[in-house]
Amino acid sequence: MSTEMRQAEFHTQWIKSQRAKWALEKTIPPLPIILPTRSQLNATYQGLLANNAKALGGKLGMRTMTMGQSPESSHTSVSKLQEVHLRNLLAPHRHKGRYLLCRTFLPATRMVAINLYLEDRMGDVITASIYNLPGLFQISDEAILKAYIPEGQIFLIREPWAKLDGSLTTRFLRIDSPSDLVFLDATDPLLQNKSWKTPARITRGLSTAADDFRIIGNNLFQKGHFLLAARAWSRGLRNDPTLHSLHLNRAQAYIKLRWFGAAIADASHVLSRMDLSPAIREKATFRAACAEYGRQQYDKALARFQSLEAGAEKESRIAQCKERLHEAETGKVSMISLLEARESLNRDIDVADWTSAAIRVDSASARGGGRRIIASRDIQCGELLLVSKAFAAAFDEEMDKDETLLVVDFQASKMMTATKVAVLHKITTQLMGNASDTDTINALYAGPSFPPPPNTIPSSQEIPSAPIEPYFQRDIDVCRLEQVLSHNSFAPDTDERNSPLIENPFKGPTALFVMPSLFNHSCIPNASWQCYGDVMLIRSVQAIKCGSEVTISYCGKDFESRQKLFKALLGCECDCSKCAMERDHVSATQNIYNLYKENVEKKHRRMEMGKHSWGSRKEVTGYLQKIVQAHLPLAELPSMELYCAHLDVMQCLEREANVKVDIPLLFTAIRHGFDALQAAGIADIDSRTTQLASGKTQKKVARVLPFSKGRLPTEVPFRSLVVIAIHISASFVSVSEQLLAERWLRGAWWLHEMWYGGGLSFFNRNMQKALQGVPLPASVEYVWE
Ligand SMILES: C[S@@+](CC[C@H](N)C(=O)[O-])C[C@H]1O[C@@H](n2cnc3c(N)ncnc32)[C@H](O)[C@@H]1O
Repeated sequence: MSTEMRQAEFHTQWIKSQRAKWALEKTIPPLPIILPTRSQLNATYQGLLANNAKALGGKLGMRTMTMGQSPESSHTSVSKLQEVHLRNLLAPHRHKGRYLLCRTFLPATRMVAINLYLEDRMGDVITASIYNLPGLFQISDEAILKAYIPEGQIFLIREPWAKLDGSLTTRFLRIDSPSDLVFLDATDPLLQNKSWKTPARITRGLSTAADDFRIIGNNLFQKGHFLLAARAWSRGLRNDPTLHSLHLNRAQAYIKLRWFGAAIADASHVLSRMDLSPAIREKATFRAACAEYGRQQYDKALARFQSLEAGAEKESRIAQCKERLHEAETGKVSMISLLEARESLNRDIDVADWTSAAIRVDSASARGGGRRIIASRDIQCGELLLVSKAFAAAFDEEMDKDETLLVVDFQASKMMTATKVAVLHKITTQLMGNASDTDTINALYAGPSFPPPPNTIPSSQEIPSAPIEPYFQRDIDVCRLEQVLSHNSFAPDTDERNSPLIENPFKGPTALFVMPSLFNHSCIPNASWQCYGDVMLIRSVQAIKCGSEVTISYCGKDFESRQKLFKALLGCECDCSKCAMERDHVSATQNIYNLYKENVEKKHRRMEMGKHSWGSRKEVTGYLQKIVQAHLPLAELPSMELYCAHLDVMQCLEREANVKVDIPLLFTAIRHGFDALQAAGIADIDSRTTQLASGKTQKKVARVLPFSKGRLPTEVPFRSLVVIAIHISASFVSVSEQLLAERWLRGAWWLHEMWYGGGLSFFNRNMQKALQGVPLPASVEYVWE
């Protein structure tokens, strides 16, 4: 059992006990709150600091985070709320219609949530845990935490939720939604005539000069703390609204935060002034152009870049805009550029969104949110249907290396990938600066406990009518966001989702896309998706008739991961024909899957011992026989398990044949390649292994694919299908069957072109590893019939 598995086991038990405590808390009647004393909180604070420093050697170590406990958010505006003091709170209870005024009297600390130590106007104290505060995800720098939440910072907490902790002894406030925590300045009108029992003991020592804030902001920006930098510059602007440079600096921070509309508002505000120096005008135009580019308004960005004074950057930016405009118009993306970006570990891919005119959103009477994607004309196999950049995405390498973040899904009682929390955090940050995006995200399906979403998706990244400060303009509903993520997020793995061999189910990227979220699921879909960084491409895998639904697969191909998906996501049985057939043959399906799983474990063990995963000839053929036998009742269905078993035999025999120069054995290997392709669902395979024609006819026959151009199998790892065709071609080269070698090379090309696109150059680049040292027929034209 791996460390992660052991942790998972531990956490399953832990979740159970936590669930029991949450359930118990719900049965406790709300009673007047027992508040801690200042010295108790001081001791808690000191203890936490010491604990952090000692147990973790200065590093953050392991943290556990939960999702799916129905987090709470306030939906009532402050003007409609009335003040409540700590001493009047009940616990456990959410105080609807109330707000609490408080301020910090100790520095904030972080466990998973940010812990605040608060005193209210009566001088009473309590701790509060706040989740999803933008800019503070996995923050370990105390100075930054202090800059974000200085001692003495005044807050208004909307509809405070007093809870009991896990031991049911300590009372604290829990704030799930960051828009429920309102940052107030001492000058805020709400604080007029409001006295505090204890004097404000901390003076922040900050100058009020706008220029000082400029310098503070610059430092924070340089360290990558864009939100804090924007806050510093905002404070400077409050002191001197005429400082254009602060607006432009803030626009740059907003661009980094992907708050493009807000950045344009700042730049436009500057550009609207009559008294601008040419340098400031130039800078403002540049900022506005970059922000237009960020929100994919490439024509507007182009016009702005073109209006700049000549310069090297001007030309390169113009060229970029033109490239994006071409992509946005035609959907023609450079597959090689996408692959190179992926290989360079660039996750933030620069490519224009594009939706083919061949698809459109349609309403559906069933299936969750009630929308679906349909073909608006006949679609051919291998057509690119969609290019879509993620609304938000998080990858493992972005996570803090010094901290193991274990995330448990409270609802499903299982571990989940930590990047899911990171994405939730990114979404809240994005919504903070792009209030209009809330409508976009709210239009995604959020499960049966929320009203059905509208039929259309409102566009995002609107430009505010005036510059905005970096605080929430609209409420965040974290509960809804969690549900949206649960029902719509993808794991943007490099190739298509294929999880049976994934070793660590708690790692892996998470992304939320908008348009791809409208595709419904099928276990035998007619379209497939692939990701390059944070960009998803969707292609058809078969001809689709006008008016038919276009579906993708949400999950891995194996039985178990599909069953998990249905339970967790669809909430019902999948209605595809594959599932129907499997339901009719439950024991055969389970039997095959058990054999497969056992074999995967054996493969892992062999690999750990530095051997070939497939094992000896006896082992592979023995396993194949068992799978063939088990698969008989399901013979009509494509089978990943049967495919993999044939592939293993092929690899094993091919290797042996090449070492021994054993031609008959090589032919047997080739036949297993044919069988593998057939098991995957490729039809009408020409399984001859000797020359078919000679002379003039040869050239013509060699152009004909060695199988029929039907549906591309989505039930197996597709890349390996292409590799099989390449290996069959190479085997025919080694036995001098030129014509067959050409046909199978074309077979590999066709499969690759339909699935990945990008032509021959992309085939060579994308399959580079598989092609290394493999003898393929030369001078073959990249055409097929
Ligand atoms: C990503 S959304 C798909 C689009 C959704 N229909 C909408 O209108 O937003 C996923 C949800 O659609 C529904 N769904 C998708 N495919 C389904 C299927 N094959 N069977 C049943 N429900 C499905 C489930 O409710 C699932 O949680």
